[in-house]
Amino acid sequence: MRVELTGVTVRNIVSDITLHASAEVVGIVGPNGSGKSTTLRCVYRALKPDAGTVLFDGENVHKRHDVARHLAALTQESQVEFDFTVTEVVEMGRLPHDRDPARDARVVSDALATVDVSHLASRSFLSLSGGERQRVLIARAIAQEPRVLVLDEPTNHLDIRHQLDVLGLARGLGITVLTVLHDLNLAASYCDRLYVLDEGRVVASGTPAEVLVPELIAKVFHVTAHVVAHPTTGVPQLLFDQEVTP
Ligand SMILES: Nc1ncnc2c1ncn2[C@@H]1O[C@H](COP(=O)(O)OP(=O)(O)OP(=O)(O)O)[C@@H](O)[C@H]1O
Repeated sequence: MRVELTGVTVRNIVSDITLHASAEVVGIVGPNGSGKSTTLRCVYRALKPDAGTVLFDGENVHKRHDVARHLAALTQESQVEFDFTVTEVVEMGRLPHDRDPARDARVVSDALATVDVSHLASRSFLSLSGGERQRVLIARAIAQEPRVLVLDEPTNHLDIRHQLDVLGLARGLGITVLTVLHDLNLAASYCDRLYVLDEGRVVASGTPAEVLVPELIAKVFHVTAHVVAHPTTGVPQLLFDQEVTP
């Protein structure tokens, strides 16, 4: 499914955001407060832009009735407030679909296994660690079998192995993934294309190799970076000097 934002503006928080993603992993990176989450909120309809449009396959996201079935979001607001079991939380991912108990059970069980939380299936969600909760919420998103997956810092709380697992998994789904990432090296490794936000505007976009260059990193993040090729994959990776540039 193609996601297209054109001229999206929300108060004085983000201005004229134009970006698109289609069956690829697209990363949104930028400093704290640059408008990344606000941009994603317009995609998963938690916010309606003051100006501009968000289209799913060419249709306004606020006018489509099937968005809940097609879009899964793991967001800063993704919370489970009541004491559900892990299985119950993941089963919620099936709610937008017509009920099919046998298939639903299989999809839920597969989703639990995929993010390595099958052993927690009967545990109370609220008793889990931060990383375990994050993986269960990712399982819920996968169980929804979405065509668009929106992720706001999906690697939050995850140890390195699970960070790599989750991003590899998102990539392997072959659907449109729009993800905010703070770790620029993970963004370079797992995203097909990146948009860089600064002060509410898109200041660069392109492949990681095109975007993650020392000049841009210095301008946007105020740090000095050196680009090296990953020894086995050749993907650009950044090494940072300890001093912060003015
Ligand atoms: N409802 C709101 N009312 C007022 N200001 C807001 C609101 N929502 C966000 N902001 C402000 O807009 C700016 C952008 O916020 P946003 O959460 O989109 O940034 P972000 O790039 O995701 O940041 P971070 O990397 O810190 O998560 C911030 O300065 C934030 O304080």
